[in-house]
Amino acid sequence: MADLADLKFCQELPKIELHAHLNGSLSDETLNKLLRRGPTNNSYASTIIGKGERRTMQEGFEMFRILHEIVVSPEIVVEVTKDVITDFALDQVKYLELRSTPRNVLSSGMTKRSYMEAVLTAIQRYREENEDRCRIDVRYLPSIDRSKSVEEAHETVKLAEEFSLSTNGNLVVGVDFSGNPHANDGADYIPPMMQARRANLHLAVHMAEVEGKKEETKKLLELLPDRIGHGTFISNEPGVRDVVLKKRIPLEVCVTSNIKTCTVPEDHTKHHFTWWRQEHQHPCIVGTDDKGIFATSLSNEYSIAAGALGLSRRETFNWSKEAIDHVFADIDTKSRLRQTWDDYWKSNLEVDT
Ligand SMILES: CNc1ncnc2c1ncn2[C@@H]1O[C@H](COP(=O)(O)O)[C@@H](O)[C@H]1O
Ligand SMILES: [Zn+2]
Repeated sequence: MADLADLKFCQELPKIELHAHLNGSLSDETLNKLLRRGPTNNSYASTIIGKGERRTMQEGFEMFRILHEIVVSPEIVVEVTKDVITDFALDQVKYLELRSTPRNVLSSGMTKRSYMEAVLTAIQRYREENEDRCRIDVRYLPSIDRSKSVEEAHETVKLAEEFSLSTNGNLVVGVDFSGNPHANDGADYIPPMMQARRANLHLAVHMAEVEGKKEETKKLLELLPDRIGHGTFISNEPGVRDVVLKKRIPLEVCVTSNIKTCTVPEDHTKHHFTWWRQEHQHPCIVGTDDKGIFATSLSNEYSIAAGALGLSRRETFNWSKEAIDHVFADIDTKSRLRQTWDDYWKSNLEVDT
């Protein structure tokens, strides 16, 4: 049918990206540029999972370790952040929430604070340099890495709070909870996340990304996060899924990421989001997770997700617009975004329908 949302349509569609980890999002070009400057690290070739390839979750996390050996100074953080924002803007992303774990790197003297400053500098610089073209609104969600200590999580939240205040709540709008889902007990990180809540920061929480985390998921849900990352194994657990359904907590859906880390079947129509959306009209937001590592783009993820549901162009447009309801930015930003979608509709789609 001519009306189906194919890849070309999804590439032109205005989109919202709410689930992107900075270091997992580096393009091939950005990585090559960085590697040409220093001694070649051969293991870099293993930081991309190509089409049709899959890895275990542990192998996937080894790739982040390699990337973290390349992104080691505030200058590099500024550069890669600007590159990643540019990539998303060129893919017609109009609003981006970028998440990233602030890190201390002894060799360069980078601290969690200077890391976060670097991300914010990049966002501001991108904005200044691209005032009239490629309009994209960017926000930063500092990440808590569950493979690190709870004490580090507290430090990250404290800094998030401080930067949220110093940027008038306009740039740091929430906190992300992520990291290797097999590491530690996620429930131990509830106190720092509660602290973030008290500081008026939103919460996006990875949970149930791997099987066998029912108890942990139950506890994390008591936080009533604003959005759930993946939630892959929630639909199989009645006690847990009912909370999510009842509270209508949106799920961030990253199909290629899940397939390539072997947590869902390769058949897109069997991905858990089809159950949430088709059976329960539950809010699901399409995201990339790590577009560099998983060799994908937000357009590609939309065409996969729309294809799995057999959505028309109009339905896909409505789905991408729906994501505006779940951004962590203020109502003025939401209104502006809705206007962008309405303008796009008038000039590109109205005549088709
Ligand atoms: C595949 N699914 C996933 N599940 C959980 N956490 C993930 C992830 N993908 C990425 N991260 C988290 O993001 C970090 C890389 O970006 P930043 O250095 O923070 O910018 C990883 O080290 C991990 O903590
Ligand atoms: Zn993620």
